[in-house]
Amino acid sequence: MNANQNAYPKPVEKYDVLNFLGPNLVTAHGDDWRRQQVVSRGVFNTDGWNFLWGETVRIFEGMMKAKGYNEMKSGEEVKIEHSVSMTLRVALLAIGNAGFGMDMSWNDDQNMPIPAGHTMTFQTALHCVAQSSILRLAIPKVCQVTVREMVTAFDELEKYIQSIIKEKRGALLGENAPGNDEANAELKFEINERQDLFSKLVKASLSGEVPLKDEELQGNIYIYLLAGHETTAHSISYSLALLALWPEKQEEMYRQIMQAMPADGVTTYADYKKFEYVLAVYFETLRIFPPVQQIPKKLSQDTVFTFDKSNEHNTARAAPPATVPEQMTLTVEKDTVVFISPPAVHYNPKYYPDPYDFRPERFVGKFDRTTFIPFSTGTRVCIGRHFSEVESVAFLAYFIKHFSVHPTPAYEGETREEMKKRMLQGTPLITLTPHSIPLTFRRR
Ligand code: HEM
Repeated sequence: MNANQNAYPKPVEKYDVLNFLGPNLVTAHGDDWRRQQVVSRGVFNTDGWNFLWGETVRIFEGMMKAKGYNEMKSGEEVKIEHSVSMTLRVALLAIGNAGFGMDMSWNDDQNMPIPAGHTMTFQTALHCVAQSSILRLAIPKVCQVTVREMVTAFDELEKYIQSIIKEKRGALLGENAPGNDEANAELKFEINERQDLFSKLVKASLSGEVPLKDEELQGNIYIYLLAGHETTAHSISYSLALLALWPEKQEEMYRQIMQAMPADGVTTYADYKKFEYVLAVYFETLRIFPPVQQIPKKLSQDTVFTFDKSNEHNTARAAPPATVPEQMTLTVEKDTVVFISPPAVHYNPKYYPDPYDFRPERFVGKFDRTTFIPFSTGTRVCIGRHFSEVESVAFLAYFIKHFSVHPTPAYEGETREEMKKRMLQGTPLITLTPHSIPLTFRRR
């Protein structure tokens, strides 16, 4: 599949439901997709990574000033019931600030003033929409907001997005602040300098060559929230769970973080590559828990699949039948929808020996990228891949620098094997969702 992308197009009709705030990169195909892709590629760039890194560190620092964390002395502990409650907040703030260009911090709460013309703050709307998008996609009982709140949140977010587009575009075109050229120039400068995805999307769409329609701007900024928020939050949570269950890997990670971290603890995206082991931990997490478990593709022609006998000894399965032929073939008709299965590749011992073991070292130095596919592969590969990597590496590096992470036993005497079984459970909803990861953080 890596070699021949045209033979396996994306069945975009399966994603129609994601169009409700406007057409976007996930749902588009053909020339529409190419146009949106050109704009999007310009948006995900190094200036943005710098900004995202800084924002993620700022979010972590905000958390450290928050109740529960602010006065912790070395050796003191804080327990959380489910690490996702923390990591979802991190991911929401990261996409809110580095994605939407807001200025939200850990301590912002529901008491913030609601702007005129709205019935919810931007943060509440973003939070409800992020939480309830799955419900909106017709999978029941997974959000904690009422249906009325959810509908309001979607309307509100749409209103906010529309007014932000108007404001950013107005500033770029010099339409704001009529009669006040100085203020106008300042606003224009500020928007031009902003490195959040939304500002860059508006700017790129105004550049003329490949304009985006308003509804596409709206659809794309929403899709960043939906595609990038939960996937990353769940993955950071699984990373913390794995580090808690494999303390020797956590110690190695801590050692390497301290080596990479400048003495004053101040880092920028320029330091990203120094945190190679942190990225390796994140990649190994994505190998074990790929958030998207099945990636649909369509066959553009009748296709013969060949299965190699060397796949027979998957340790997850019962012993293979004694008479497996050297090669088996299967002919599948044109237009059939088939699925790329990241878990099937990631758990194949041919590519990853002892696939159930957590070994970040697999991703230190050179590794085979064709068998590492949490972000898919080919032309429709995830455009937000590096966004997720930068956010996760920055957060995990700072978190593990300040805390050691431990499993919270469910009962006295619970063994490591029992904890593994309990903590690493997940359900593949739209993305793989951890059941419950209770953790204890000890201040270093
Ligand atoms: C752990 C984090 C993430 C994982 C595992 C992930 C995984 C994926 C996968 C499997 C696809 C489908 C590709 C295909 O159809 O072949 C995809 C597409 C996409 N992702 Fe991600 N993603 C992540 C984070 C993000 C982030 C942070 C953003 C945006 C800020 C994002 C935006 C997108 C978009 C726009 C597409 C559609 C690309 C296209 O069809 O051209 N993703 N992602």
